[in-house]
Amino acid sequence: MPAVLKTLGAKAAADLDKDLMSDEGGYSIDQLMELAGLSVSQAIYKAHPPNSGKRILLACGPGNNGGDGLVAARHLYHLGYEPIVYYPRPVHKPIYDGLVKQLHGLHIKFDDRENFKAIAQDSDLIVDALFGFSFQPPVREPFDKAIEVMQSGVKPVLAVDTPSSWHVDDGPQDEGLGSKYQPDYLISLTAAKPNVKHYKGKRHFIGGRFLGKDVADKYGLSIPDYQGLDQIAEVPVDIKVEKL
Ligand SMILES: NC(=O)C1=CN([C@@H]2O[C@H](COP(=O)(O)OP(=O)(O)OC[C@H]3O[C@@H](n4cnc5c(N)ncnc54)[C@H](O)[C@@H]3O)[C@@H](O)[C@H]2O)[C@H](O)CC1
Ligand SMILES: [K+]
Repeated sequence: MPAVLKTLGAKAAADLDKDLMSDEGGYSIDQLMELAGLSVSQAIYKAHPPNSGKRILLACGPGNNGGDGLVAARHLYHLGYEPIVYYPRPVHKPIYDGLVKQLHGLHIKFDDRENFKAIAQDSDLIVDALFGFSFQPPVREPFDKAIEVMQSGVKPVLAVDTPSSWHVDDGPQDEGLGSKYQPDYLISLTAAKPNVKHYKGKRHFIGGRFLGKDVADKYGLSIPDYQGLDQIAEVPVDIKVEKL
């Protein structure tokens, strides 16, 4: 891993996804989401192996970050975990409906009780898949309760792509909801986001072992040194951060 971590702001990250899904890029959103969710499941396996507690609460938001969480829930089941899905605002598009059906087919538990704290207390790890790089503050209900609970430190948290409620470039708000939110683990998808400079957690992973050199070069990214069968690579948490 190079000595400097290059990051992509919200617009650049969205542009990169658009390039991948262009006629020339040839990817579909389903494929990218599948790869993202698979990476998330591997980061969980590394940071919180099944013998640390199998009950993984996946807090899924209404966009593609939530979709990554739904995909991860399926992979976690097959890795021997007991996923529990909190998905209080399902969006009825074929991609999300299909992912939900796949989880029902595995009898994975959904728990959308208003009392997110009670749901969290029954879990060993919370996965923050509420919002990714398209988040616009402030957080609307019912997701505000989930942010409060994740911020309280009641259970360890792994954030998907970016800690939800943080500004993608600037990080946490100075005060109010989410200002003290610090997940224990983070997996950045394809590239870290600039707000990673505010991340003070224990471990940071990058997922995206499908990105080719041409696209990486276009966005000034370095391809991490992936090992073995891993879809993810670990980045030192004290690495110097550079916005492209
Ligand atoms: N490159 C990759 O590897 C891939 C990453 N993916 C993931 O997709 C997200 C970005 O997804 P997007 O659908 O653009 O948006 P978000 O999930 O970030 O959230 C938008 C969603 O949330 C709603 N919303 C926005 N602000 C608020 C708010 N303040 N309160 C409540 N709701 C809000 C908005 O209406 C939308 O519905 C990226 O970070 C990755 O995690 C993809 O899987 C593709 C591959
Ligand atoms: K998130």
